[in-house]
Amino acid sequence: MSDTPIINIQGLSKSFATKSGDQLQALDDINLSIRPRSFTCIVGPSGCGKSTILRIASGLEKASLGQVLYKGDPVVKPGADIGLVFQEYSLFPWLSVLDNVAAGPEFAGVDKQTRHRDALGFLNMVNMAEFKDAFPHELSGGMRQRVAIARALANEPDVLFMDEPFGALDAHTRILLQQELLSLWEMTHKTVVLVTHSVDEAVFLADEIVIMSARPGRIQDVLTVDMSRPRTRADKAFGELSEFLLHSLSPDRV
Ligand SMILES: Nc1ncnc2c1ncn2[C@@H]1O[C@H](COP(=O)(O)OP(=O)(O)OP(=O)(O)O)[C@@H](O)[C@H]1O
Repeated sequence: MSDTPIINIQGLSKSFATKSGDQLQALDDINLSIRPRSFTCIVGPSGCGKSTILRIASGLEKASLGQVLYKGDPVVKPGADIGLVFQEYSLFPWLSVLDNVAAGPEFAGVDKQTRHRDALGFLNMVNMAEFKDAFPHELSGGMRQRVAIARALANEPDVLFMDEPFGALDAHTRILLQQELLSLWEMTHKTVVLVTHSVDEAVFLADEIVIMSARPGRIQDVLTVDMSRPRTRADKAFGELSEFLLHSLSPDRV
């Protein structure tokens, strides 16, 4: 894997104005390098700014201080290089599954035949091709999230930002989708940055785990996960790393 970062977060701080006129500091001096094709998970207590990092790094939100570089250039607005998958299935309810996946390419001017053919290919990758004519309300949560992933991939991004993508799913579906995501990642060579509340999910998925501390969000630690894949939850090393992370995230730690 190349060591030249694809994403470089430099001195990133973010404050929001509150209704009472005060400033709420969400992020304080975040510095982070993401290697191409790596799988990074960000964990931390609720409200520590995990989503805000993804929103700024994808150009949806502005930094108060510092910057995010994508392949050396500052990110200033959302672009096709970075695909987004959020917890709430952001599908268009009025479009079929196929047209949802083809929506980005349609916006980019790709002709109907090509975008439908490509969309079907991405639906195949997430095992959803047979539901191509269904509408979002006809799908389970896990199925909708598979479509959301296919839709993000259809824009052919280099990077996928995923914000609690499996947070709303039952435990069994969640584990299934984690395995599918890993296969996709191995197949497509995307760089993935995934925010999760789940220590177990981070240990199962990540090459690197970024541990954040409570607001204002700071990076407390970055761990390299030195376990081969596929990882088994019953392994001693899996349990030990999970324990370590839980301890690191414990509010009574300090
Ligand atoms: N647009 C906004 N306006 C005002 N405050 C905001 C805004 N977006 C986020 N915040 C605040 O910034 C802090 C960080 O929010 P963020 O959603 O990034 O945290 P998080 O770590 O992703 O939380 P969670 O794990 O609960 O999803 C929170 O205190 C939140 O209330």
